[in-house]
Amino acid sequence: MQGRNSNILTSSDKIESFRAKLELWISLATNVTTCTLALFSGDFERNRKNLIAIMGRKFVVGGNWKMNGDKNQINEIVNNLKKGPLDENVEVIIGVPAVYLAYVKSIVPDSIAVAAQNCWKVPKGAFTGEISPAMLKDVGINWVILGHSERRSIFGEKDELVAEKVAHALESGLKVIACIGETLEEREAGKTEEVVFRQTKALLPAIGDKWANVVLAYEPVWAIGTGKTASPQQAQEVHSSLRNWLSTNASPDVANAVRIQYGGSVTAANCKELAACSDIDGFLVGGASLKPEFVDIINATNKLTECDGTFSSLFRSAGVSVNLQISDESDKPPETSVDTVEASAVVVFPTTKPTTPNTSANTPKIKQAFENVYQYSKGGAEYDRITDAITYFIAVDNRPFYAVEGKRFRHLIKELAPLYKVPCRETIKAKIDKKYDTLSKIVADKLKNVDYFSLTTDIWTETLTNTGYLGLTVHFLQQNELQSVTIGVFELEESHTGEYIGQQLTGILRSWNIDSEKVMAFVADSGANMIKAIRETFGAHKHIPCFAHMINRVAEEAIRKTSGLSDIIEHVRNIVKYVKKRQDMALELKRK
Ligand SMILES: O=C[C@H](O)COP(=O)(O)O
Repeated sequence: MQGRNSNILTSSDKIESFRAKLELWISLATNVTTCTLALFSGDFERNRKNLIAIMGRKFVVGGNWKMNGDKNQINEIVNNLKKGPLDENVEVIIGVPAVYLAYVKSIVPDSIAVAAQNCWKVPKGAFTGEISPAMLKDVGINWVILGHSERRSIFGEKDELVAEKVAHALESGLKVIACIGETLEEREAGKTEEVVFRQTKALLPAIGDKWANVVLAYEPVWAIGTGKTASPQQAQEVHSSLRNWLSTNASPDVANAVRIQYGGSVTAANCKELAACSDIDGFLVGGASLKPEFVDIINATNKLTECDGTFSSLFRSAGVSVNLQISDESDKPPETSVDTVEASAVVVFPTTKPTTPNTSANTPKIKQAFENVYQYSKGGAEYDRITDAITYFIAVDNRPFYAVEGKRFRHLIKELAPLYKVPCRETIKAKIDKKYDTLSKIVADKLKNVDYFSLTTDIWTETLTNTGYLGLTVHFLQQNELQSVTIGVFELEESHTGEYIGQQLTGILRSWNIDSEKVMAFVADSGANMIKAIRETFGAHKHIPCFAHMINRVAEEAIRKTSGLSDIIEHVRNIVKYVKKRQDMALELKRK
């Protein structure tokens, strides 16, 4: 426990996150329609993406036409999209030059959303050349792309202006694709995360609780229009650390639910590999969105199908049993079920037999099947994603580490992800420690800029082992909002004297670089040791007696001073105990 917080979220964090989660799920549920049906259709990769969609992240592909196109070209692009066919599990949004918005809206099918590429930060007024969210809504446009790197670099839009635009667009009922991304210079200087986090941080107050209406687009500037795509690893790395950052700075639910697109030279040739990354939830496509290949990019998550010899049932990680079918036999559904395979073996297809024939059009290539295995092996994107989710479950739900070694837990995971091997408790423990280190650095960074704190502390004894613990929570204002962070839950190794408690409290504050001078008030119980600790270490006037504790004391004192009352209470207790033990009496009482 020393130096590790079992749960850094406070109860107000949890209430807020629950509320946000409800809103997100309600809105996301409306995005998820047919993918439930497709879940068991037999295509592993597609199932995975569909599962993510059901869990709340529907794949979303945007086309940003930029300042391109005339009516002829627009008609061609739209006809091509109409022809498709487009994967109906993917949300499609096309970003159109302002002057053509109404025209495009009038010719595209309703299943394709239309976005503006910019809008101003107020509803109307003397802003020559600008358009407002209200105007966009008026002509039936529900989306806008904001903060694109071309707006930032060519038109000098800074983080603050982008945030103001995002805030006003969301307030006006528009949905926003908010773009972020680093320049080549910034990447080479090792500042990718710093830049991406800074740009996203500026958006947090602007977005507030409207995350359900926001898609983030990570677009490394060096990859835009240059033909240099970020490799799937490079993109996944940024997406995943952005999600971690959001987990701490927005909320874990926002981090899990928000869709993060990748943008930068996406083409039909590279989209599938990018789409296979677990934290890439779609694309924002520039040049290629003007071409017929845009259809293939939209379908990136379900075109794993062309086949020259179909991979049928199973192979094992040690390469023991590989069963290949030639495509002319491929209309037979796979025979194998999880039951036929040993615990360590891997199964490529779900146990449910596909309801449609297993034709060459819906079975993955051999290469793809091997890629699936790599994805689920240590170091693979799927391995990392599932291990992170297990770590999150153990840490936040306060589950014991040995839970990951439980038979039924392993069975559950095997049913959900047959290719994944659950790590041992030591691995999960090490991951939680690592997570703690990362999170505590972020929290320490946040605390550095706070001028005044109030603190709450308490000591309690865990009765099973008779061990005493000291908890310390800091409270502070940030942008006029009250924030609370539990910065320590420490085991007390000596007798709880005022001096010892004082040393522990200053020690914890020191480890977080919090200057005692910044502590304005200290809420704690009125035990003599606690009062001594606070008064002597922080100053006599800083101790504020805990109100709940005071009420408790008042009640205790009143009972003590009222003659005969404690005897009556003791009698009542005994009667209750007696009745509880006698089942017939307890039942009789319940009946009355
Ligand atoms: O908004 C789209 C991006 O700027 C990507 O453009 P690109 O696909 O032409 O590189």
